[in-house]
Amino acid sequence: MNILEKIIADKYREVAERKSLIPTKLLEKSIFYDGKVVSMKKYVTDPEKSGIIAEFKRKSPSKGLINGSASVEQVSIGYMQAGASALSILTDQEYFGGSNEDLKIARKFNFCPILRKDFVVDEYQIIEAKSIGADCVLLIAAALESEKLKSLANFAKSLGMEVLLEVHDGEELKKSLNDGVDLVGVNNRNLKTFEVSIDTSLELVTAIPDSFIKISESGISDPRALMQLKKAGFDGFLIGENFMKSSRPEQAAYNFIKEFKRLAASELSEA
Ligand SMILES: O=C(O)c1ccccc1NCC(=O)[C@H](O)[C@H](O)COP(=O)(O)O
Repeated sequence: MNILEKIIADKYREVAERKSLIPTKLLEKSIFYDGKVVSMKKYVTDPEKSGIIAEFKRKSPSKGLINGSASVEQVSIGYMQAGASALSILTDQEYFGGSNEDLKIARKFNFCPILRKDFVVDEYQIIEAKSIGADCVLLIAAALESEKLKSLANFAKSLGMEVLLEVHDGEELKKSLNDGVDLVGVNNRNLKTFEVSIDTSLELVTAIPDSFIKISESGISDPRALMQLKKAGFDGFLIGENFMKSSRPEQAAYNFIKEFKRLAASELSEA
């Protein structure tokens, strides 16, 4: 069993348990449930913004502990002040050290799109995502049959939420694209082997139809790589570890975005 298969098997168990503890009727009573959804599509493509979706991630299966002391309130506010377009908050506890509480805190302190970063296998998790204040959910092609992925995407749409489809290769892209998807993320990390290369994004970008917002995910640690991805056609960039490994993730995001803006301005003046 590879790590993704293990996470998914555990997730089915976790969701069954949560369902028995907290019925959807209760989730629907949350103060966040009827809140207005903030569009990830709109914020990521706003030319005034960086396109960066900054992630709050305490640990990961590939890296172990990344940051055990960061405050979600301080980091999420700092990310947005640094010029991020949106937030990604990991809510998986077991493998990433996140929680629904983390997302609720980020929601309380920020008006921006928030991606619930988790392993969605059931409609229940989409209702739950809405009840904690998320605007967008992730659907991973490698973890879901295409019919199921389509039905989950349509369910998210029916709640007014946006959907980020994550793929790692052309085959996953072909089998999983559907009308319920808003944004397509190419994960530079192979979730089965943990190998990371931005070439994955560069090779796949032209296969994504232009009607979808294009996001490059994982392993982005250099503003020059971001420039390269932007030139290749990506609108958004999901960055976690490179910020979170710092003792001041928000400061790391600030420095990164400042350098990215400097590079972009100098390219413009040379053109
Ligand atoms: O990050 C992992 O080790 C991982 C392992 C198994 C499934 C998913 C995993 N990561 C989730 C992500 O996709 C990343 O958190 C996200 O794209 C940001 O990546 P990075 O900038 O490299 O932290």
